[in-house]
Amino acid sequence: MKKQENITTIKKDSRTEREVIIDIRDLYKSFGKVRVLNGFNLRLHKGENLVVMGKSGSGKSVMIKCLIGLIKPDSGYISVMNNEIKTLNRDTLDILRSDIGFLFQGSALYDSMTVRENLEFPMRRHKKRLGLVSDTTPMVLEALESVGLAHAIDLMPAELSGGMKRRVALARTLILKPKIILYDEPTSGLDPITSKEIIELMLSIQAKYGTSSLIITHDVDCARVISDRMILLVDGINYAEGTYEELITSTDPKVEAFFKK
Ligand SMILES: Nc1ncnc2c1ncn2[C@@H]1O[C@H](COP(=O)(O)OP(=O)(O)OP(=O)(O)O)[C@@H](O)[C@H]1O
Repeated sequence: MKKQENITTIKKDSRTEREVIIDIRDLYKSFGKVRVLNGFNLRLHKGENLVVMGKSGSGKSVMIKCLIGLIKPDSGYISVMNNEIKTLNRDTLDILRSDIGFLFQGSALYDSMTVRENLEFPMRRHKKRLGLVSDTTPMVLEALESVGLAHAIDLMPAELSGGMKRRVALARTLILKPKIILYDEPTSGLDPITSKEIIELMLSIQAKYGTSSLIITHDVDCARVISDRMILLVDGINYAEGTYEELITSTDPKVEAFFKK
């Protein structure tokens, strides 16, 4: 079978001349009387690690769900690789989603499947994109090697530590060679050393695959190491934007509040 044509096209940011991968403009979303997003804007450029921080309940997950078409915003413009989300039918949205890797807090492995079977799972779901794959082993091994776990291919999830499980989940997102990776709290629940390993892995994956990443985190150390740029989501808007250094030296009380230990 011929590999499915890529539906993506890229446009340039007129201000910076950098390729825009995700473009969110004037996003509004309320639930009943609660206004969560109140004109939120975000641009993710090619190859960039963009961190979004916001306190609990500020709307980070709602923003991501709008981005991938799981929640309908009240208004606003969202495009991913120049495809406006609200104009896509289900099939096209599905193809686009296969270009996006997800590492979410709840992205658990299937306990009854081996590591290999866990990695093969998305390959079955996205057969059209991959074309005919007669032997999955090289792809599974390549993804596992990228996270340093080729030796764990035949283990069951119960035999893995928390950090190893997170790495296998990351390998599972890599198997489809995504152009974008969305990370939701990639280091939550991990000890500082394992968190550091995951952050280093995220950096090495970006270098190897050239992915663009949107990272939601409360972990200031993670933000410091991983971010090229940061957005602070406060009161439903992109309240502050800049590099880690720019934000950490800000004297704005709402910005300072994020960095207080
Ligand atoms: N489906 C829904 N129906 C009603 N309210 C919702 C729904 N989804 C989210 N909300 C509300 O929207 C607000 C933002 O929630 P969201 O999950 O985006 O926060 P968050 O910034 O991701 O928080 P956390 O850091 O704790 O994960 C919350 O007040 C939440 O209760």
